[in-house]
Amino acid sequence: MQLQTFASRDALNAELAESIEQQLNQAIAHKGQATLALSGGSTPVPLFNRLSHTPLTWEQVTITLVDDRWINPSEPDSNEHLLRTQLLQDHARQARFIPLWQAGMTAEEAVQSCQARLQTINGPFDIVILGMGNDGHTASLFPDAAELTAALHSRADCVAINPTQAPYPRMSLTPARLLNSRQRILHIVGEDKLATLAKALTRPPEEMPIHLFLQHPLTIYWAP
Ligand SMILES: O=C(O)[C@H](O)[C@@H](O)[C@H](O)[C@H](O)COP(=O)(O)O
Repeated sequence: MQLQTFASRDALNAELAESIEQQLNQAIAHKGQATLALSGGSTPVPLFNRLSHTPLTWEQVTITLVDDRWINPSEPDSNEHLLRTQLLQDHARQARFIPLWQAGMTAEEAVQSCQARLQTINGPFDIVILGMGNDGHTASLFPDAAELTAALHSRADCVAINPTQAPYPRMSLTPARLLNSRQRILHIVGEDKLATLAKALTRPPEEMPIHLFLQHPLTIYWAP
């Protein structure tokens, strides 16, 4: 685990956007394509804006989400909506996007087709960017969800999750799929998240799911 701290969120986002650009370019040079799995929430919005303006052969980049709220992507709370409006614009509109959400089905009913879509991504993700809530959740692996224990041990790519303390049913990538990646980044801001991180080091994944990712190589980007 490597903690990189920045004096400001702007400095963090500039550095992280540059690092992502470099790694996507390296992956494209090496294998002709690159894959990126992104979180929703509020933290990554300025990063998405920066990336959208980054010149890159985006048509060779496949993007998906580490989780989504099970609501129509026309809704502002949808992570797909966030990605479409904040990232998949300008240069980055050329990227191939694989959504988790599917119309006309519950998250439980959509697990198989979501799994099939995710299986079209061959091999490990080049980059996974995780967020974290102050309850220790990451992606939609919520400590209070009845499905958490099964999700932590699942070999599938995605699972339906019903948090009791957070809104909306969710579709989340599993730890197995998220750990099948070349680089994992935890992007967090604010003193409270740093305190949550310190606490998570001492708690099992069933209590604070982010703990699982702290046991594997992870680069943490933090700014006040
Ligand atoms: O759908 C979501 O809510 C996310 O993917 C989730 O895992 C998020 O990363 C954290 O909740 C942090 O959210 P903030 O960045 O808003 O603090």
